[in-house]
Amino acid sequence: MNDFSVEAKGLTKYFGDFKAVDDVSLTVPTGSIYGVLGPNGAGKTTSLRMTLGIIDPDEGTSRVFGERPQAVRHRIGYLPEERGLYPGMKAREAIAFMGALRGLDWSEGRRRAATFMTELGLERVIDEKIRKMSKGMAQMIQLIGSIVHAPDLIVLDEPFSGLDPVNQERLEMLVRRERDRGATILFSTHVMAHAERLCDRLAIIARSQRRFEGTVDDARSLLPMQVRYTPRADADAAAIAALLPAGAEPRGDSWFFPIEDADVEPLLARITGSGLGVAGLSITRPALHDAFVHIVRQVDASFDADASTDAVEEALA
Ligand SMILES: Nc1ncnc2c1ncn2[C@@H]1O[C@H](COP(=O)(O)OP(=O)(O)OP(=O)(O)O)[C@@H](O)[C@H]1O
Repeated sequence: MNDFSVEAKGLTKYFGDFKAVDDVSLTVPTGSIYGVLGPNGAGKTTSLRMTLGIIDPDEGTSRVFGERPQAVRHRIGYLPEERGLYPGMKAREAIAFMGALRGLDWSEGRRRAATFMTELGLERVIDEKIRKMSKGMAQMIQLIGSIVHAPDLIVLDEPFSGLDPVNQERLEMLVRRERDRGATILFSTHVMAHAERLCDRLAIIARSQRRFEGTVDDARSLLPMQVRYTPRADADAAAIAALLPAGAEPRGDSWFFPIEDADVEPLLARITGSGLGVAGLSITRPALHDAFVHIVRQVDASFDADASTDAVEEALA
């Protein structure tokens, strides 16, 4: 068995003169949930489409299960960014139809559709026509349709967008369930909370390039932990400031500052020995959201710096 279901290397795509994707590689371990994160327009959809062989890269290659993606289409389930089902079809038929397009027997598709929908608590709309459904509900039906043939690789482009919190939770459950069945899941999102809960690994794409690859914890470790320390109410402010690192900010009755991992224990010892007391203390890793914003801002800043250098050079020319 191949350890990696997806091995896309050096994917590059131009639209006219614009390099929408620049040397992006995605290596997705078999049986994992893998997130492709990035701001709007970063190049996520284009990268996924090249990975699946839907559009050709200008440079780079993609292998799915060690083969050209077109050769293993029947083993892939794909929810594209553009949504759409036949409005006249009932939910159960729409799901069976999508399964049939991937070679699943129609009656088996109808049976699985009912099972999926019942398990997800959607049984009341099994025989409802798509045109009568809300957009979010139709999206859930399309999602089920894209995995009803039990694919080995599931690729979902922004699957959470447009879903209410209940359906978002259903989708998270579905993704975990499919992974537990043995499928590999690759999805794009800019909603960090889902990625944080679901992903075994993730890539962050910003301004056309991959800027990070690793686990959620790897990403969170890019930033120092954050301390919130509340001394005893009668503690002397000057003594507190002398105890804490420069840059510690007082807000209300607490002090806030970042701390490197190696400095945590010395800080605890200093606080204990200070006699300033502890009315509250928390030391927490920043969330994935913070790491994402940090990475994207750094990339944006380097672009802005380049742009201003260009402007100066142009002005001097
Ligand atoms: N067919 C196309 N022709 C021209 N430009 C395109 C085309 N498809 C995408 N682009 C541009 O390429 C860039 C990357 O688009 P892409 O859809 O891959 O980004 P994304 O990260 O998926 O964004 P979003 O989160 O907004 O869906 C964008 O600037 C987009 O406008």
